[in-house]
Amino acid sequence: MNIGIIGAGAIANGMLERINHDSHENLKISSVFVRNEEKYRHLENEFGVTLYTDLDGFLSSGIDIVVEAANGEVVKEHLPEVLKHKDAMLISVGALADGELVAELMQVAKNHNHTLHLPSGAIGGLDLLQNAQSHGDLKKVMLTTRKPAAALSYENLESERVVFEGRAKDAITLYPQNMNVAIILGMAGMGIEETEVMLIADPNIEKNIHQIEVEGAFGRAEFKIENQPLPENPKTSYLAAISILGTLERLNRNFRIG
Ligand SMILES: NC(=O)C1=CN([C@@H]2O[C@H](COP(=O)(O)OP(=O)(O)OC[C@H]3O[C@@H](n4cnc5c(N)ncnc54)[C@H](OP(=O)(O)O)[C@@H]3O)[C@@H](O)[C@H]2O)C=CC1
Ligand SMILES: O=C([O-])CC(=O)C(=O)O
Repeated sequence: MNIGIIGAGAIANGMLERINHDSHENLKISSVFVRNEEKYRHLENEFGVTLYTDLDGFLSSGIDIVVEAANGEVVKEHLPEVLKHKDAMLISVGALADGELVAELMQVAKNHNHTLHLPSGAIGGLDLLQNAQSHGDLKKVMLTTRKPAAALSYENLESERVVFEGRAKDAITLYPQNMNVAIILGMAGMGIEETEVMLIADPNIEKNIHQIEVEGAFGRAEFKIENQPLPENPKTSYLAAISILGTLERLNRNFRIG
């Protein structure tokens, strides 16, 4: 499968390493859409990709699917056009806190018979959440995220501090680069208005830790994910990058788990 990526930062680099550098048997990244060609020119030699700054050229470059790994603004600006031409996968799911954008993307995908894939990013357990909500009887979903203080721009904290407590919908507005997980959790479960979030800046940790508590008619569940950050961008967890890889690998299987 030929992949086109939008963005060339920490997640895109993680994918280029694991797919192109390590010569994945079924996947190849052939095209990368950037806004600054000179900054990323080195990727052409390093990973054998072609850079594009015009969306039309990128979309007609022989790719089978587009992976967004840039930011929420890019999702708003480019995904409606992308979905007219290709299936797509996006990791900046925080953009989907905007209900009008979701409605637009769903309509375009339906009209053009394309699929929008949303990997689980830096968390897990979304199969359980969707199953528990299939009959509409989830009662509570709570996310507690703990990140290194510096990753949340609290450089001089001496002890941990709760920097946000409230709804997923508001968490992503205040922390667009750190709370994508809250939005995918909301979408999989009770919705972004009902999903509770606490964000803690902790000067004594190096990992990005997400704890999820779920209660419903099924019983209760708890997950804790202790994520290694990506060196290029410590706000972002390694799992977020490989959640795209895992989702891509599962696309062409004839059986589905979960
Ligand atoms: N769903 C989840 O669980 C998670 C989601 N994320 C989200 O994933 C996204 C990518 O993260 P990460 O790789 O760490 O981010 P980085 O900041 O490392 O990289 C972002 C890249 O996007 C590029 N970019 C920005 N604007 C545009 C544009 N208009 N056109 C083309 N490229 C553009 C940047 O280019 P330039 O150098 O020109 O600025 C840069 O190459 C972020 O939105 C992040 O919040 C992150 C972690 C977990
Ligand atoms: O990578 C992570 O651990 C989570 C993150 O930044 C996000 O959800 O935006």
